[in-house]
Amino acid sequence: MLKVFKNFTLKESMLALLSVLLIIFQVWLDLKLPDYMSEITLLVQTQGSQMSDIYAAGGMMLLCAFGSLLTAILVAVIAAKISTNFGANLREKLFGKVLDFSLEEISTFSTSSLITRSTNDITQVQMLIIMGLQALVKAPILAFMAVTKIMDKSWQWSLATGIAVIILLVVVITALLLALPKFKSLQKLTDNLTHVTRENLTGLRVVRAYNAEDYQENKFGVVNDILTATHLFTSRTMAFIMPIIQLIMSGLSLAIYWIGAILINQAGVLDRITLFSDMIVFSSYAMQIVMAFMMLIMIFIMVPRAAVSAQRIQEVLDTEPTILDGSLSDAVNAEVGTVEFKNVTFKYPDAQTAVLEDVSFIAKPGETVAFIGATGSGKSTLVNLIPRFYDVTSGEILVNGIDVRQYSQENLHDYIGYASQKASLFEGSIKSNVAYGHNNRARVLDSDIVEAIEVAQASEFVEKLEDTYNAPVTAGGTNLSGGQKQRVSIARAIARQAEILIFDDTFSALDYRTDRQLRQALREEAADATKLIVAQRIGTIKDADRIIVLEEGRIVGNGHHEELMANCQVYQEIAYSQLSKEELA
Ligand SMILES: Nc1ncnc2c1ncn2[C@@H]1O[C@H](COP(=O)(O)OP(=O)(O)OP(=O)(O)O)[C@@H](O)[C@H]1O
Repeated sequence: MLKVFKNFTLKESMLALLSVLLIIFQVWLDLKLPDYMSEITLLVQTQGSQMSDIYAAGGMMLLCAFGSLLTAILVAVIAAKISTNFGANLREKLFGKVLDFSLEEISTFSTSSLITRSTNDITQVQMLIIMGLQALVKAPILAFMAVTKIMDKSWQWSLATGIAVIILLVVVITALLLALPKFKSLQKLTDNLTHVTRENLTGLRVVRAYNAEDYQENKFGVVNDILTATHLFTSRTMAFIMPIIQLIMSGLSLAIYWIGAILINQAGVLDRITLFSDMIVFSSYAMQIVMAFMMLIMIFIMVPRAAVSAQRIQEVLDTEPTILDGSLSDAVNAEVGTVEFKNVTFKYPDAQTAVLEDVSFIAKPGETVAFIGATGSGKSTLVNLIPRFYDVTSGEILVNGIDVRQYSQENLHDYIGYASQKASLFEGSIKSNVAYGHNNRARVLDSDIVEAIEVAQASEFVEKLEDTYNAPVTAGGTNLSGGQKQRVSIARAIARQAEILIFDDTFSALDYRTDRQLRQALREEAADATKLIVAQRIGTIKDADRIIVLEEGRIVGNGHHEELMANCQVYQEIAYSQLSKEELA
């Protein structure tokens, strides 16, 4: 857990030190109170005492109490500042780290867990800092200073206090041992809750359409019940502790007064006043000691959960991305835009078998290379290896004649315009989505945006929107239709003016006419780019310079439409299943 606190900045560490000093001062002030109380008790019982002396001692008591209050407020403010800043920094670090992760790390942690780790887990650590700075530091100082104050008083009182503390410890340790495993499991259970909630919200339409509300509710109910039961168990255990602590405190007061009464009875007349004032002072100190232990207990309740949270945060921070940057930037060893696969075999990290096997081909600048094959044959996987969403298991992929692993990722991505199978849009406007990101070589101008939208056959619908190019887009593009989203995502790839354009099954969401027009526009406007197109429809790729047919991760056909119709059985089957012989002729 302590490792996560290494993320404290120097300023936060200095503030923490300041709050420790303030706490020592506050404890000193708190422990001065019983001294003045004892003085007043003595003054009251001593004949001939001056009223002004009592006022003076009372005034000092007030000052101490006021000083303690001010210091406590100051410490609370500092603790809040430290914990808030620390939380903000940690969230930023975590966010930055997750951005560097490849898809492998993200699936190892799971998206839901990464969300909980960046939110709830950080809150747990923040709470520990707030409470810890106030109570964790204060309690031992308070206990130590109070114990030194009462050491030279009667051993009977000390014994009573010692026994009370021992009973307190036994009760608390037993309760903690019972509740600890539950406290530790709370974060994992919160992960599960986020996971089910997220799944439900993202799939809401399907849930509704299939009348699966009850099923989802049950699924949610199960994880929610487990979390509730765990919370209840820990809260009940703690609820049981509090009255016991109260009982111990009251019992200790009673014991101190009882012992005091016996001692006073046995003492001579002169000693009685001293004993009486000692008793008052001792009971105050004893209460402070018990209070200190109570504070520690509160912290001990929070520590296990926060420790698990800190460990979960640190786990993310310690994870090194598997996809690392190469040292080359802007290096070129062949015609810019050339993409070459050399005996590429790829296996997903958690899978047993390879999804792509011994794949080799070359795509030259200006060429359109299409990939077709049955569902699950590995088309998306293949194109996703080019921007290094994953690294090949064996073989190599060359971009501009250089292994993609040698480039810095930023530099590699500068060459690529990518439209994913499932269009991902971001909150903003049509314009901000098309001009999204940057590649160091082309600044996307307004005219480029308009042109890219036109090539993507999106002008018609965009110009009909109230704010046209500035029309708002909600997170995930939920205010656009599937086809509209896909066209905006195609426009985004085109606006990048990259040398390599990758369309991962992006044309399937378009109607046949738009599909044809788009391909025509792309041929004209992006004539020099290498176009890699994953497609389901023969119509989409019929005109491609080269079509690569995949079956179970292997290339079973490589050529243009006519060649494949003549010699590739898999291609023929796909073609005949989609088009009539006349259309194919
Ligand atoms: N993240 C992943 N982890 C493990 N296996 C995966 C992952 N993504 C895809 N696969 C597997 O890899 C194989 C190829 O998937 P891929 O998405 O590349 O196929 P595809 O040809 O694009 O299919 P489709 O036409 O349906 O999009 C499938 O068997 C799939 O189950």
